[in-house]
Amino acid sequence: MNALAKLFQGGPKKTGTPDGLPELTRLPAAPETHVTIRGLNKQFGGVPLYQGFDLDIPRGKIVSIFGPNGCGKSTLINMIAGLLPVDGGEILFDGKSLRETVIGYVFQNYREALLPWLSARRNIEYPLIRSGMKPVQVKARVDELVAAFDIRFDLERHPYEFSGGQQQLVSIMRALAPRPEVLFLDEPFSALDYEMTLFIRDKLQEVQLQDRTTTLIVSHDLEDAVFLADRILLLTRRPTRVAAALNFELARPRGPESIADARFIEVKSNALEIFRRELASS
Ligand SMILES: Nc1ncnc2c1ncn2[C@@H]1O[C@H](COP(=O)(O)OP(=O)(O)OP(=O)(O)O)[C@@H](O)[C@H]1O
Repeated sequence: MNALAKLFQGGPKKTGTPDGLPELTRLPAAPETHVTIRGLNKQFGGVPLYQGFDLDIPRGKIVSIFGPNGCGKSTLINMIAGLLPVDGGEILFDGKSLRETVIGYVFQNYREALLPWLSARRNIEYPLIRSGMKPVQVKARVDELVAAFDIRFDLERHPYEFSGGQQQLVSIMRALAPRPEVLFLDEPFSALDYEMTLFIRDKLQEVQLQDRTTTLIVSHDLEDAVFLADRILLLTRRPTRVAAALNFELARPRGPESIADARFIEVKSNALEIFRRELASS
């Protein structure tokens, strides 16, 4: 089953108290934690990638994940999002399992992420219809997203008729449509031009400011990683650990001028130093 099919499998999500879940036995979660990861293990071909990995992801914040090539950034969010099985450990969302949690996922490769036989509007509606939402509510939610993202192109057209940036926008709107508790973005800007990246960054911030969705974003680009983040997680080489978690509290919305702000420059340079030290030590 491919990642897209996995994301939409299972129909309406269950809600209620989790049953049969093991109690957390390791570190207690920090206050305001939304996602708690304890004792995560993952290996590929017998080589460990994550070994007893613990992490607390704060509620309502944007957390960027940055680290050396191949350290397991995508693997981490794919395990949290349930697209990849874990070998061991526990991941809970406010104490609930993934099955009881609404998530949204934005793939790096938007061309394979959208369903090509559906119009853009139908793509955005897809998770809402699968969750059993009534047509009138589905329309209202899509109209709300169209307004929030200031969409001026015709959503009745099919994805292949759009530019890459427009397709990625549709993909983000689809991920946000069911009002996810946690939003995952894997390198969402890597295939976009700079103008589109700026536009999507702005809109994502506006929507996140309003909805306060816990957001995890994987980035290859340190400037991107810092720009959007409330917290930057710097990962080590494998077996992967968190080398440092840097908070970045610059007010939002952040615009192009934020890149020249002394606090931005300081956090970026701290992150770079930790990253370089990490590379040198391995
Ligand atoms: N399905 C798989 N089978 C075997 N090895 C895998 C698989 N998926 C990932 N890996 C390996 O696990 C490691 C981590 O991969 P992952 O894509 O998560 O890293 P990343 O930090 O996101 O990489 P990049 O910076 O290149 O995007 C890599 O060495 C990769 O080759």
